[in-house]
Amino acid sequence: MGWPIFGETLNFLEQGHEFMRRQRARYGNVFKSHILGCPTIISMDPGLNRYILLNEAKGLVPGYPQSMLDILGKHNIAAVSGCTHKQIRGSAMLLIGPSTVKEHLLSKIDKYMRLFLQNWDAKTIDIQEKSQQMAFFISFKHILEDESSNLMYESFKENFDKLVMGTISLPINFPGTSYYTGFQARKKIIKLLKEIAENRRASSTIDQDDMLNYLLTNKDSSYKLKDEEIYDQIIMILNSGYETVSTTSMMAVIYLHDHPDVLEELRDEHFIVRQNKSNEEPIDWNDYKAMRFTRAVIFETMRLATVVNGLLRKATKDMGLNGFIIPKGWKIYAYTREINYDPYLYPEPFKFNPWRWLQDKSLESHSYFFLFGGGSRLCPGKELGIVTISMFLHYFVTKYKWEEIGEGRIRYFPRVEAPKGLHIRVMKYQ
Ligand code: HEM
Repeated sequence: MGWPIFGETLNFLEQGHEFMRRQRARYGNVFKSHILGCPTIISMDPGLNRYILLNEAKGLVPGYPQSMLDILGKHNIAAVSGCTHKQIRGSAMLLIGPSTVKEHLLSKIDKYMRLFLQNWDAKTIDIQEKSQQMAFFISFKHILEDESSNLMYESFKENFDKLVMGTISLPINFPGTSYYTGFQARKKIIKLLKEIAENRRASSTIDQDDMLNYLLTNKDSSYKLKDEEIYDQIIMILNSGYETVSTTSMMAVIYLHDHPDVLEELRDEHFIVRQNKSNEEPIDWNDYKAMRFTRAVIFETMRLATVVNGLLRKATKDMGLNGFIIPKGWKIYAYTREINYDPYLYPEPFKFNPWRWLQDKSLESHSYFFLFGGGSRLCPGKELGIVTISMFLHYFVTKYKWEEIGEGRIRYFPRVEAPKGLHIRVMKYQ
């Protein structure tokens, strides 16, 4: 369990996956540690991880850090369980689920993705920064489509960046700490949302077709939310699709650059989709469904880069797992990363090979497919995320070619990022 208070946190953060592998070699697939301030059971056992994700009802609720829960709000989906979770998740499914993506969101993503990717020709950009801006811009347009004056947008973005930093900080509420700054940013975002909601109600401009209005009017919804639940739901939408979508987009650009054969096949797929369309014509649902290779590229990127390392749970009572008793209150880290490199599931696991997803259709549905979690917490934004990244790739590869400038090093733990950014030179694709 390491040192008093600090436990093994330093080894965990510094050595990352190596720390996990070393502990597994010593103690087996399931072992205990003390990380990030909590006694924690770490499971690298795929069967047990599946059991953990599928059995929230037995007392295995989400166990995300206190700073994250405080800053994302007490009505945030990760902070609630049981009936309240069903209510918040039901509302989320109506906002971001596959049928809403098909009926409403795809056309907006198309419109704003084109706008976002305009005028990149002959520029050197940091693709990490750009993909983060892209993920935020698209979510923002879903939530507040017509409110997006530059000032309003900048203010949201600035506060949202601080909020995100706060969610991954130690919960020390003192001016100057990331937690304090993140919490203040949350307050500012709520204040802005309140003002907009009040203005819309007062001027009865409640007919705008965006998520805030949908929530304010409870249109056709059996999941009616109170105002403070609405604000937390909006913060959830901004936050949940941010890092996952932006990191996958950035990593896809890197892998495509390093694998010209994959890029060529991807481009072919997108030019076929555009074949009978004018430049202005948007992508529709059938076009998206035809992007089978693109979907494979996205899954292969998520697998190889392991955008999500694992999922945190907490035992709400003493419980038996694999012959051990897990004391009430302990965290459980279902470390799902290793399954991505299992040679039985993915032959030559360290090779970037999107074709594997087309050759073996069952890869998307096997029992240990955890890229989007599992059980009652399976990602409700899965299709939205894939559509967003597909549209980004569509306009990026059909409009541009690019080359990397310098060596942007990627760090894979505790999150996938390029600490100094990742610079590319973008040119028009003729
Ligand atoms: C494409 C990239 C994405 C990946 C890899 C991803 C991955 C995941 C994973 C692994 C979980 C499970 C968390 C857990 O069990 O503790 C999850 C949950 C969730 N995701 Fe995603 N996600 C993605 C995109 C999105 C988007 C775009 C949204 C919405 C805007 C979203 C909204 C959510 C929500 C609300 C939950 C919590 C569900 C619940 O607790 O019931 N995700 N996601």
